[in-house]
Amino acid sequence: MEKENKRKPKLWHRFSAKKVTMIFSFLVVFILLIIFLHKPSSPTSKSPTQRIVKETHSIIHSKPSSASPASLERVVFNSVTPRGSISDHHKVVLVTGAAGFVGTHVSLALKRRGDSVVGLDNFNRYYDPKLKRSRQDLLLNEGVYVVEGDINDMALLNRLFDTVRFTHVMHLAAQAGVRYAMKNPSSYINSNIAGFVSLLEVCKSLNPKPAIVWASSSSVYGLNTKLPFSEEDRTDQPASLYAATKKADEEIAHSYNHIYGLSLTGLRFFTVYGPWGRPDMAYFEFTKNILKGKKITVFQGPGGVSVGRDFTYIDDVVKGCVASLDTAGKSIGREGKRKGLKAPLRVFNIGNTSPESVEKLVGILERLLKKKAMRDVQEMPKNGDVMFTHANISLATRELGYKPTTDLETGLKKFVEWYVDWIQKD
Ligand SMILES: O=C(O)[C@H]1O[C@H](OP(=O)(O)OP(=O)(O)OC[C@H]2O[C@@H](n3ccc(=O)[nH]c3=O)[C@H](O)[C@@H]2O)[C@H](O)[C@@H](O)[C@@H]1O
Repeated sequence: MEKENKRKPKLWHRFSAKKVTMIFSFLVVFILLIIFLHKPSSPTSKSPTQRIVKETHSIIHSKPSSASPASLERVVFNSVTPRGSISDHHKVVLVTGAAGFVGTHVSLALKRRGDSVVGLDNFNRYYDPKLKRSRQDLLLNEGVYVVEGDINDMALLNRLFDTVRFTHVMHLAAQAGVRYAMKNPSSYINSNIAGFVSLLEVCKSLNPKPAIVWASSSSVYGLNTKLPFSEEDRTDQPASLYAATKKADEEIAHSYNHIYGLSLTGLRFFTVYGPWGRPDMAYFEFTKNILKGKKITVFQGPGGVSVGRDFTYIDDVVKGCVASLDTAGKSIGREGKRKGLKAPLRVFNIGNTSPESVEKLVGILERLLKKKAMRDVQEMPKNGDVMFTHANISLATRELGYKPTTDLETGLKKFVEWYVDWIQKD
């Protein structure tokens, strides 16, 4: 008995020692595994995706905020946090005018391909803000948050850039519309000139500085009669204050590139149209009025000459915007300039290079809406309009791979489908 009693603890001891060793070994292996998996790998062993994830997380750095949990910083941080794996070309983009027509489409395209996007928009009342709010909802559903604020609010801009290290700015916030400039000239100076300068002032002080792509306009060609319009053509005869502000922006861009080494790309858009478009534009207003059986005013040149536009479909314009961001290069700053480097300074025509008359536009709408328009044909008032626009897009094709593919009939069909659906829901 005593013998047995003596043996038992020995056996137990042998058994438990074995068990303890096993558990200990298991723990050591487990801990080593965890350490291995969390160990920052050497730059050479890191996969491109791992590296980008890490870099993206380090450029998106939230600052401690004294505000409530639903603070600006928190929503902005959520908006830029990538959902899944991210590519080597991942961009962190601030889109100004994001609740606008082009801004919404560009924000969606960037987000859908995996970039981090934050919007900024002042939701002004130039046209029904309800449409802008609907676009904002659309963006939010896709994970893009639109901050409500003005580009002239430098404190807000600084706060945004303090929260997120944006690699690019897609600057689309502007006072649009050619004819409205006679009614409210100061809004053009405020948004298009002062607003642009405040954005550039903030960008020039950042380190690193983002590359900026911004919306110029075909209207800078003004009274130029050489067709099709090429980037080389003269742009010193603006026909409206709107055009003059866009032309001024091109000169301002030159000076910020020259002094501060900012990468700046201006896009001369040609009468952009499509779903979620601007209600102040002719194709939108015509559709609305034809459906309501109201008169539409169709402008003509002297002697009954047709007015024409190089109407450009939104999806083509978005491709031009995204390609411009992808090829924008880097802002090099004054330091880079001292080293003899050059930051890109570019201007591109983003048109369809297939102009159509306003009369043809009305004809297509009549067919699509299955309703005759009540035309009130009037001589084009001398309030900023030009007779004809036509883009030469060779430069954009060469440098950006830009190739528009949507003709007016196809594009208007898509617009009308969207419009009919949208007014029913409204
Ligand atoms: O491409 C551009 O640079 C510009 O395109 C448009 O300006 P616009 O071409 O004047 O576009 P709409 O206002 O839609 O006018 C299109 C055409 O319809 C004509 N129109 C306009 C309004 C109207 O009641 N009747 C009419 O015949 C205009 O004369 C013009 O030829 C945008 O409104 C500008 O913001 C943009 O910068």
